[in-house]
Amino acid sequence: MRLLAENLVCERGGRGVFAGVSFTLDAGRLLAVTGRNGAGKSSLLRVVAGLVPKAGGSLALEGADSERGLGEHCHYAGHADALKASLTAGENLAFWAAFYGDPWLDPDEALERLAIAHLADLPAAYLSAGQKRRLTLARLFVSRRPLWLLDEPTSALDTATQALLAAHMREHLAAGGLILAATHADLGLPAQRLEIGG
Ligand SMILES: Nc1ncnc2c1ncn2[C@@H]1O[C@H](COP(=O)(O)OP(=O)(O)OP(=O)(O)O)[C@@H](O)[C@H]1O
Repeated sequence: MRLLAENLVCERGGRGVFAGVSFTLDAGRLLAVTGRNGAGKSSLLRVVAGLVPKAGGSLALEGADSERGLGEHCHYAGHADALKASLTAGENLAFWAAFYGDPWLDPDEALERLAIAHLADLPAAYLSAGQKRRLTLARLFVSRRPLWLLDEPTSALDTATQALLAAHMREHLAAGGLILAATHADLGLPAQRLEIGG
């Protein structure tokens, strides 16, 4: 599988964010998107996920199921933790498992991957910032999707959990997955780099 982006253009609110962004991401590789605040890193991930329409250029996931759109091959973990505050951690994951389809691990096992199985019955509203981030990342494991789009995935994570995430990312890549990550930090594994906004 290979993600090809050619001359992507992004506009938001009628203003140009970036233009002429091209890259190739092969299976088993991590592409770290860097750039100053406001350069358009999050916007790029949202364009790939199909959450923001591209204003120009092309995007293709070669080798993917052609019956499905690009967004259906992605896990998108954005800046904001997409959690329902009144649902427990386990219920949040059960929601996402039903939403995504293609079930993989059950919610308890997914929580275990981020070392928060003990929080399964706690409403998301009661979780700390880092625990919420871990719960957001646990979503990656309730459904198998080849392309992970991670926006500042290590934000709010303690050092041990950053290492845990790096191990999971390494495993995903070794299994032929692809990762596009917007980050200001070193993710702890080899990466291609794409700087936006020079
Ligand atoms: N919904 C929106 N409507 C209009 N403009 C937006 C919207 N969201 C983002 N922008 C603008 O798009 C530009 C790129 O924002 P984006 O969040 O992609 O940058 P970023 O590189 O991820 O920044 P940071 O490092 O601060 O997270 C910014 O100028 C921002 O103000």
